Amino acid sequence: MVKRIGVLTSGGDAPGMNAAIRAVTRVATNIGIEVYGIYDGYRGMVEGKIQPLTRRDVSDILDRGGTMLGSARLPEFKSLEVREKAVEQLKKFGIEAVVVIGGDGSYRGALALTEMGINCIGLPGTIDNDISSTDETIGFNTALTTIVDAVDKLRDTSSSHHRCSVVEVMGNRCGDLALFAGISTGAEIVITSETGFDEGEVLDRLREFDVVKKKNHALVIISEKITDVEVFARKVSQHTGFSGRATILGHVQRGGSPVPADRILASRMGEKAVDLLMQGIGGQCVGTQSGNIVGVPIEEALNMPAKSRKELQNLFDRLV
Ligand SMILES: Nc1ncnc2c1ncn2[C@@H]1O[C@H](COP(=O)(O)OP(=O)(O)OP(=O)(O)O)[C@@H](O)[C@H]1O
Ligand SMILES: O=P(O)(O)OC[C@H]1O[C@](O)(CO)[C@@H](O)[C@@H]1O
Ligand SMILES: [Mg+2]
Repeated sequence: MVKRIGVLTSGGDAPGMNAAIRAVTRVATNIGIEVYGIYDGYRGMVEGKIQPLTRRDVSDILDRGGTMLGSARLPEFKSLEVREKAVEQLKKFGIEAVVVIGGDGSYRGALALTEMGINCIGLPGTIDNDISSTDETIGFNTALTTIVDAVDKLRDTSSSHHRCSVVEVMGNRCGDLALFAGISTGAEIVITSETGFDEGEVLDRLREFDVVKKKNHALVIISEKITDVEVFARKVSQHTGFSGRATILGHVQRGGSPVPADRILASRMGEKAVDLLMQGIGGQCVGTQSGNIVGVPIEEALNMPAKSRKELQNLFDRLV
């Protein structure tokens, strides 16, 4: 049986990563497995930034945002030569298996390492909710809460000034943060890569909200990487009765204390990762499906089509 495992966080940090590190460390050490923390993601693995983690080391982190292990993006990890250096380091430290907490990119690294003989289990730590093999990713609910809090405040000032707030949210290419926030805040318009963006049509709809529906304000929530929201807000001012203002929420969406749902999700997933490794399983990622914790082959997870959001999009449209 495996005697020593590593744990790392990789890609963009996400609230709840610390809760996952704690769960992996506590569940493993409680059954006599040694746990080593690998600092700064795959970069730290290659550089040997590795230290033992005791149960005391993970005290008082459950409620903290960010990741105590640090995170990084190391594009060079795609190269076999670089990964070979990482495997050498793991062997030097006697680490036989690793829990990788990160997004889809981190999963690819975990799969590549498993193929090189180091069993890895992926945990979905990303605010983007862009991993199809799980209903929710660790950090998504906290980021959503942060967005809703900010948009509720923007609504107050927008109503007072007959303004249209154009709010850009993260999500990489996934529209979940925008759509879920749109439903939660009663936004007028949500724009994601799934809905597409027809600027003329959005301006027409805003005019209708102003002239026909006599709305005091309008909220437009738009996913990042779709358009320049500053430019678009100026067009709102020029072509509609609303005065347009852009707000890019940016990295505040990644910070903050994880909401209880993320702490629970991370704890359940951390436990499952240790259980899978103890069974000698690697190359899988942990997810929730209809509320149940499951292990799914990483390759399968990465090839699953994106979740359809048609039903939620229709709901949003019917609520406006
Ligand atoms: N094809 C790959 N092979 C090996 N390693 C990879 C591969 N793709 C990504 N990685 C590693 O995973 C790291 C994190 O990937 P990426 O930057 O895509 O973030 P992520 O894990 O998807 O998280 P997030 O999207 O939430 O920021 C990369 O910097 C790289 O070190
Ligand atoms: O922090 P960085 O490297 O600017 O990355 C930003 C990206 O990371 C995420 O926050 C998480 O994947 C995305 O939503 C965003 O596109
Ligand atoms: Mg990603």
